[in-house]
Amino acid sequence: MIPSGCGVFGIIRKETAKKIPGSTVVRAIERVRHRGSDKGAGFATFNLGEGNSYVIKAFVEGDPTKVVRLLNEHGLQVTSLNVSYERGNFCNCSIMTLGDVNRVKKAIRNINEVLWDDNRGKGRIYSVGTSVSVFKDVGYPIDVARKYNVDALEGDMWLAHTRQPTNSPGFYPYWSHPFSTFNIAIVHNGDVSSFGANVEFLQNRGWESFVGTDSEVIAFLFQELLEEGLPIEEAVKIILNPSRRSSSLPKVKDYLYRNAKLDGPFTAIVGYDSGEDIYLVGIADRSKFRPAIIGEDENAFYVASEESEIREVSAKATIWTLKPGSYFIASLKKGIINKGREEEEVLSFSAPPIFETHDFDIDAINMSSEELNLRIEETSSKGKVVVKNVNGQRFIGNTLPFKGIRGVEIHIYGVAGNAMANLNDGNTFHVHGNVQDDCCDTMHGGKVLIEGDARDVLGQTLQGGVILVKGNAGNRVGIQMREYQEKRPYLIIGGIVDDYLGEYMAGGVTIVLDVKGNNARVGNFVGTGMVGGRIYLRGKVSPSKLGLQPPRFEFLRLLRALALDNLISQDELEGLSKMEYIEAMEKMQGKAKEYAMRLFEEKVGIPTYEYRELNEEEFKEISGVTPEMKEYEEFLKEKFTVIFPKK
Ligand SMILES: NC(=O)CC[C@H](N)C(=O)O
Repeated sequence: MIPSGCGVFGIIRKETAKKIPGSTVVRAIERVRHRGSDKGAGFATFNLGEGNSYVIKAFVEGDPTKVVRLLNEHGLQVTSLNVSYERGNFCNCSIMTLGDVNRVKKAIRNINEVLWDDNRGKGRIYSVGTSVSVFKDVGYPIDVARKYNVDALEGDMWLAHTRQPTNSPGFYPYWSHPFSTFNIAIVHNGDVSSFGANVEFLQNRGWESFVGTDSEVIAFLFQELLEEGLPIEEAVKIILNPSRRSSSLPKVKDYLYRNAKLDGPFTAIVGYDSGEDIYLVGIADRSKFRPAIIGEDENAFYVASEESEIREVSAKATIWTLKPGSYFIASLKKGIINKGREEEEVLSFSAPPIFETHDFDIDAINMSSEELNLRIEETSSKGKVVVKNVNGQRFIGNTLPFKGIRGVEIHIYGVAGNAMANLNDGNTFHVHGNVQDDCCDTMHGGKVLIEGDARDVLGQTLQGGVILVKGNAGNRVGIQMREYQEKRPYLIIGGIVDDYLGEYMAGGVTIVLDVKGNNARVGNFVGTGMVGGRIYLRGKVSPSKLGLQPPRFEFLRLLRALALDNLISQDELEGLSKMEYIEAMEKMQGKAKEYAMRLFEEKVGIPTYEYRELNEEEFKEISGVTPEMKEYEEFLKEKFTVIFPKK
């Protein structure tokens, strides 16, 4: 239930800005301490064009001079060795070497193999570089930062990580993030389900040793593709493995690099120093199973797991999110290279939240989630509770239903953290800012009014009450909504939404108005598997977005096969090929339809739709949901794409 997982953070300065102090990065990642554990954390800093000797850092069990010997054997000159003993004979070494780039790269790979296989104790070189430096250990970010005095360091770019291990244990530091090879470092939240295929790809290219944390392969994959001479953006497109619907890769490349693609849930941040420039890359898996927030202010670009990390260090940053299967790239010299969304969409995100207010009951600055919830409970007898400076605190108001507390108005100024107003029953939440993931889940009644944006999985299994988001909402919004007898929930979005809106919906009403656009902008797979309820999208929305439709090329392939088998005529083939999938399916008959149904529709319900104005009853119902709907009345008079399950 706890939407946890690792916490990631990345920041790159703008060329005109000063270097970024480590203290900023430590504050940001500590904001999402709850996403990690004491099982590992780390930082990577990049400083373009710094130093002409390599600093090699290694964890070594046993005699540390064996690393020096191995380096010498590879023709690399060692100028200094620094050893700090950690526990028993496990040590952390820092070694200065001189040598040619290619020789260093090759040497590290070979040495890691030997160190990892040494039956006298394992060892791992975890950081190499002139400009990249990794600091990692077992512990929370703050512990690692203290140990290496990260606060006092500076960088052009930083990555940070707090780890909740899912893959390798967490009691040795070589399992912690960031993972780095030479001039690349990565941090990752998620699981690499494609690990086996990825390892095979790497083994074919001479990579033999892996520490066992799945995330490590992401660093190696990037290095391998970049070494082949692919431009960074090209490498990203391969590794990202977007769905075939949206992939822009040529077929040959797609096949050639099939084992270099990542699968599974992931948000990863990659730092790369090309020698001429440094790059910050954020990638999100095609189903967007992990959060990914992008930020920009006058000094820097940010990638983070939660908005709270960015707000901790930049209250006024412009913030947007990655779409499923998209990526963000910025570099020190070029600035933004890809925003991960079209400019118009980026612009549709809400302005920074309001954190301050004069009349307040609770100042939540630096308050834990537990304390904030206790204070809200205590203050609730006033009937109205105003909280300011909220930044990422979780589970806000979730204890109220258990205590039987109803009819309270809770005002939140700032960024409400994950899982606000879950199970709400009869209270009103008014957020003067944004809410993060998993808010209003299993709400039974009451009202939640959000002035800004909501992120992913808003209103899951919503079964009563009203949610009104004036800004945008994210991915998998309003999934599994339901209604029972006279209890009908309403979810109204003033802005845009991403994929899987209303997936497995069983009741209730969802409306997307996109007041800044011409037609409601929604992602793919709207109403997939829907069995009840209604979704209203303002304007004419392409029916290709409804349900889990087969990609176009697959449908056309089926039509051609049906024609070959004489189940449809040549004329029908031509006609049907020009239609949207939903229309074509409606037109088809007999055996042809039967085949198509079996192939594409029997497992996942694809809903149907009408394009029309609201009828009188609907208008009355929807405009009367809450007094705030007054603001939208003009929009409600327009035409809508109304989506409902097939009878
Ligand atoms: N919680 C996570 O995101 C885990 C990341 C990665 N699979 C690890 O074990 O380190």
